[in-house]
Amino acid sequence: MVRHRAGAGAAHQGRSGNERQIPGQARGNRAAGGRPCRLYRRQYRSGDHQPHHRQGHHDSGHGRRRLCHGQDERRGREYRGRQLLRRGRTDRECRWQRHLYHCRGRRLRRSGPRPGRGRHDLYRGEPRRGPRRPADIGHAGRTGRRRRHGRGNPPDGRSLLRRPQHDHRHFRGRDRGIEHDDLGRQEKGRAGHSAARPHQRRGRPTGRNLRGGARAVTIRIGLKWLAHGVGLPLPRQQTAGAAGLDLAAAIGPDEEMTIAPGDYAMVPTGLAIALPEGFEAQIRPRSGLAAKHGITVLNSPGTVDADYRGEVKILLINHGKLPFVLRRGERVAQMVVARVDAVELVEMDELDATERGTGGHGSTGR
Ligand SMILES: O=c1ccn([C@H]2C[C@H](O)[C@@H](COP(=O)(O)OP(=O)(O)OP(=O)(O)O)O2)c(=O)[nH]1
Repeated sequence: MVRHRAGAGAAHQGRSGNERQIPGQARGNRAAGGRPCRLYRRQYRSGDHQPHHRQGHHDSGHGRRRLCHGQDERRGREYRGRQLLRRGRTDRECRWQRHLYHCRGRRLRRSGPRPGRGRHDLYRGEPRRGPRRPADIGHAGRTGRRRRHGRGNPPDGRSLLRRPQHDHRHFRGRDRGIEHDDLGRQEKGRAGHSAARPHQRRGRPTGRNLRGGARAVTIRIGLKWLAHGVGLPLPRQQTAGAAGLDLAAAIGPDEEMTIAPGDYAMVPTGLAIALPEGFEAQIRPRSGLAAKHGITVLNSPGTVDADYRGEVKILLINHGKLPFVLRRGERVAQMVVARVDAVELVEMDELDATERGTGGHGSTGR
């Protein structure tokens, strides 16, 4: 069993024993209300805890302070997120703080510091001022990475920095007048993020976030299946960013439709739609069919008017060299819904002059 002797620790640090709070049996018992803390017993009495100089974390030469978790002063400054806990503390002090944390931490965290216990700045109830740091937000930044990998955390793996009274989310916007989003980030002063864009502030995929699959506006279109279309899949955009809804052939289940080379045919879709006023639906070819089989939409783009309530049909033509055989459910074209503005033609004697003028049909070259 390995135990630290109080006298040796004090000598290494060059301090008097009175100035330091040394974790010992008496201390632990008092802090835990008469019983030694379970964690304290497990870690420091069972023998599985080795002093750091025996773990090879750092040089424990004479006259040097033994710093907890192998941190030296320089690294302690670098990892400011753990500064309160580790920087400049010996392993004894750190052990004592961990002991306090585990034995009484919850009570102190709820009730604030005890009178006269100001030395343990870990337990002060004041929220920290100033901007949030990556360590407070989550697994981000250097400190966050270190926490994920478990380096420097207490032996039970918990991070001592995740304590309510130091968590800014509990105080955000109340006493500092700073707005935070759902992730606790400040709204002001973030490069490339304007506080005036609510869809970004809420972090939800809406209008401009195509990766989230949402569009700026969703147009609701009534759809009615005709008898021969029942059972076909609902036309849909195949990917989040796709423009067109694929339309399938509503041929009978046991039927085939063959379009000979150079021939064209009207392909039923088995559905009728009711577009809202101010919109049209364009029937466009699928580029895959065009590239592989020479199949395209003869009247591309076909126009479905907003007031049309008949079956949507697709006029396919076979520009390929082979007959094209169609079966039920095969996707043969795509429908793109587009806005149509009202147009009013104004007759006039002279049109305004432009650089192009009347030139057209190849006037600029081949
Ligand atoms: O590829 C198409 C093109 C049109 N239509 C339907 C919807 C459209 O509203 C209607 C009329 O189309 P369009 O106005 O292009 O044809 P038109 O030759 O001008 O016919 P109409 O005299 O009926 O307007 O036919 C289709 O189902 N598929």
